Amino acid sequence: MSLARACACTHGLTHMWHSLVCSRAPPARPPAGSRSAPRGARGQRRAGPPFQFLQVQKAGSKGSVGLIRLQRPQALNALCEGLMAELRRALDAFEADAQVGAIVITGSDKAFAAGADIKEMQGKSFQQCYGGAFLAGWDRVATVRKPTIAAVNGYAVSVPVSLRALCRVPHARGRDSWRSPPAVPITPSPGAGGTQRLTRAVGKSLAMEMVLTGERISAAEAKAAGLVSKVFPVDKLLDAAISCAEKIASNSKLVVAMAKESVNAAFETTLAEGNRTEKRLFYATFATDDRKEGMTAFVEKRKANFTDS
Ligand SMILES: CC/C=C/CC(=O)SCCNC(=O)CCNC(=O)[C@H](O)C(C)(C)COP(=O)(O)OP(=O)(O)OC[C@H]1O[C@@H](n2cnc3c(N)ncnc32)[C@H](O)[C@@H]1OP(=O)(O)O
Repeated sequence: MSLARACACTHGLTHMWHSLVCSRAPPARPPAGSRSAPRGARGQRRAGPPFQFLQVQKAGSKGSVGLIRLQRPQALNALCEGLMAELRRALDAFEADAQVGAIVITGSDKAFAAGADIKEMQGKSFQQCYGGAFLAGWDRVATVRKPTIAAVNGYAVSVPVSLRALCRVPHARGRDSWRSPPAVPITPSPGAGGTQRLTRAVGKSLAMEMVLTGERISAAEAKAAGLVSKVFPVDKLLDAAISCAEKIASNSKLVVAMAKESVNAAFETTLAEGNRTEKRLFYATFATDDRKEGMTAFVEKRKANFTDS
């Protein structure tokens, strides 16, 4: 089966990215901490105990990119509670790290993620879902203030499609790995924002078809529908996502966060409310040193030196 690889990033992504397409089998990726770890990697970053389901490290020539790789190969990165808890912990750590200006989330060569963990959900009762606040905290990706890029390699089923929609700038690779929440075959209704975020991202017609049939779409279709911003050849995907993240990280982190918030307002509020949010944030940039530095640097025809203040 051909695989699609995509990457999503945010200058805004609930959201994250841009995309290219490839159709050949992906090369194996080196294990965490190996010498041939992703370009510019600066070693594992751990806040608390070691990660079981993730590789977490800094990447980019200046270590300004937080790189999170989902790593649960035996279940094609299905999103079990343990993985999601680790993802929140990794995101919290990068959010608090002043060196990190953008975050890339990627998967393995075969799968970005195969959706929520069906085996974990299979025996759950209503009481356990409601009483145990199942899915609480799953929207952490959407609430991260730093731009997030989803480098989607391999299968992206259900929740990961929503996850991508959360990471505004998707980059994709491959031919046919995007699949909507399989509402009909497996669950009565996608439950982690799949019907909402997907619909806002690609429109009602395609979202309805994807949700009701559970059929996959290709990376090229995902790009045409606006689900990803770029599609890359297999061997270029991660470097492209990291480069995009580095570029974002080289800007004022303060102003980038405001820009992301402003774009997200277009996704989550009315036009009038979004315009008000944009205006307030635009005015607020005039209180920052980085706004002054950026405009002064332009007038003086030199490179801006942002201080994130
Ligand atoms: C939280 C609220 C939202 C809910 C909506 C959802 O997200 S429901 C889950 C949606 N996901 C799916 O429907 C995908 C299910 N998986 C597949 O259809 C296939 O695995 C695949 C992605 C098409 C890949 O097929 P392939 O033949 O290549 O691999 P296998 O099927 O053999 O899978 C390998 C092992 O991975 C396990 N696995 C795959 N997906 C999940 C999953 N979502 N949850 C739990 N486990 C999963 C699979 O069971 C295999 O493990 P074994 O131990 O070998 O059985």
